[in-house]
Amino acid sequence: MPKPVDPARRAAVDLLDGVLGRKQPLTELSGVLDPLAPAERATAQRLALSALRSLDRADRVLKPHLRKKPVARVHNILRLGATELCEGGAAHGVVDACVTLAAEGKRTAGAKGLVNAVLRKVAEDGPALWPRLRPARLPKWLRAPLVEAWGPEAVGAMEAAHAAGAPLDLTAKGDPAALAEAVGGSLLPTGSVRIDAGVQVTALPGYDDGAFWVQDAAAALPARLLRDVEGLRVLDMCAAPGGKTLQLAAAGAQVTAVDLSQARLARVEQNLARTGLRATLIAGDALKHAGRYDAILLDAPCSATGTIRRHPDLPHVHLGERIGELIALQAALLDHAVDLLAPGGRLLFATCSLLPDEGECQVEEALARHPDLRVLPPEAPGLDETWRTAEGGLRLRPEFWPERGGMDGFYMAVLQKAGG
Ligand SMILES: C[S@@+](CC[C@H](N)C(=O)[O-])C[C@H]1O[C@@H](n2cnc3c(N)ncnc32)[C@H](O)[C@@H]1O
Repeated sequence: MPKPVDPARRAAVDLLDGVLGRKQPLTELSGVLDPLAPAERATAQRLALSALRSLDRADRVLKPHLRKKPVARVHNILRLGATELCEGGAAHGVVDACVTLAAEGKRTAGAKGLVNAVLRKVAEDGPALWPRLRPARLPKWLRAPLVEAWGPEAVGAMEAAHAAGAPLDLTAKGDPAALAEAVGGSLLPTGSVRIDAGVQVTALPGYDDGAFWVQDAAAALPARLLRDVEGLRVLDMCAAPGGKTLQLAAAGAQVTAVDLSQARLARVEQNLARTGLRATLIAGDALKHAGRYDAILLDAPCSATGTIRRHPDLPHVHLGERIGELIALQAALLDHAVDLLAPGGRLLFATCSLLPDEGECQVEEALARHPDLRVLPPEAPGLDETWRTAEGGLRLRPEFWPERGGMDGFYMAVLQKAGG
């Protein structure tokens, strides 16, 4: 009788095939996980994410044992196995599971002997070599502009932060110190609560009552920088999945949340229902939205290069060709936001990008196009002076706060329209 295949490992290799072979982002591959039980799903995700984060290192550990490049699926089985072995997986179990997985496929069955032999060798020499290998380099389309903007040393530190992954941050609906105590997390200087990434969020105390939501510490800052929004009409222009909508609603604003994607907006609705917060939701193009608002939060669609710690698939699927389009959309959304803003109103522009073209340059250019706009200095608890930029915004990068476990890359600036 053939041994049963571990469904989590099979799904993890399916995910690698999708990302590395078909260049599909993991968000488009959720169908692979749907048939799995929750625990298997979590394992498949964890295995695929660590293999993607360590792809370069796995390839370097495998190389001496491969005479030629194997077919793509065999290569991905080997990468998955090598990563597991080098990160402390039990040799016998990992090798066995990978051989069984190879044996089930028509195109991979012939390579089961190879998988067995190579992974046995990796089990012997890989774990000692692993910590000495440098973290995966970003692809050229991204590395070159980042080196130009931040220098080679900073980019090396970003790559180390990407390889390390990310902890889990929560935003409290109420008192963050009380939340930190309830979930056994640590309170960060900016008010987010940090816990271990391995924790099952839905099992945390307060989840069902909507006492918090998951949001990176950097992503939680834009809504805080809008300062006191109680009673104000606030537009969240690109709102889904809704972390910032929830913050604005929790701060007492009358929020209108717009997003182009009906499906993503459904997640805002679920999040509002769980937390008992209210906002008016509108599915549609923010460029066509009309109205007058006291404050606007524009968290614009972008390359998302600040989130590679959490989305290690991104450098493999994104080839940089859409960035010009995104930059034009960000500028159009910024211009429209200025039109919708009441005199004296505040506009928060943010992107989770590491590229100045999607951050600092957007604000510099918006100030040149709109003489009635000025930059307000960002103010919120816990801001570090070194995060401030020349044009008056905040630049956050994944290698910041290394002793605390880093943060997502982000850019944000507060603009104010004249008058009022
Ligand atoms: C960076 S995400 C927003 C994240 C969100 N602010 C949060 O904190 O959860 C960008 C969003 O912009 C939306 N989007 C893209 N183009 C848009 C447009 N023209 N009008 C409205 N929303 C748009 C996307 O569907 C996506 O949900």
